[in-house]
Amino acid sequence: MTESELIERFAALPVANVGDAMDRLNVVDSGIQSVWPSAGVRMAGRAVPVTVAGGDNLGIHEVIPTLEPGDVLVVNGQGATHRALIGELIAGRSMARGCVGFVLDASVRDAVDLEQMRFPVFARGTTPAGPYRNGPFQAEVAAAVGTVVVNPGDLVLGDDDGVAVVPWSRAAEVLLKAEAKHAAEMKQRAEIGF
Ligand SMILES: O=C([O-])CC(=O)C(=O)O
Ligand SMILES: [Mg+2]
Repeated sequence: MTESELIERFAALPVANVGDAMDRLNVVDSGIQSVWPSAGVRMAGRAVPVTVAGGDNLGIHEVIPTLEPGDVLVVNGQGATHRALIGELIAGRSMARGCVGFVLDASVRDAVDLEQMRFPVFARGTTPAGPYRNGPFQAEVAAAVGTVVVNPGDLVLGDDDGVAVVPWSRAAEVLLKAEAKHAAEMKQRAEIGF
């Protein structure tokens, strides 16, 4: 199985079933949700973690030029929601590099633009208050979001329920378990009659 086949198969599954396949662990805190108010978000890609000071996005600006197609930017913003770390401009720059979404333990802004761009962003909140850009930050090492440790290259999945993280070394095993769980649930649905 190629990496893109594996990611495509994960993207076809509810994130709930992927969480189930990891003993219901490695699911990000429910306070981090899609910032689009309407349904239909789906994100699957490889993590680029960065840890920043609360309310400060210098690290994000430094990491964006290194993003590659299929990457998901994962930001430990210390859970601080008083300032937005990204908005439509940073999202647009990242999209242009092939980045497929953001997960932030922090706030964001320009939510309607993000929805119109159909760019998946999962965050703890929204605020019009912009960020500072002083640092410090830490990149190229693991970062924690919503109590889950995310290593560079881990698989990050998001849908309307929220976000789960699959350690890359376990991806093939978790995929098979999650597909089996999904198939079992589809069978149960048919038995129930919907
Ligand atoms: O001003 C910023 O740094 C964040 C922002 O709104 C954007 O990226 O659009
Ligand atoms: Mg903006």
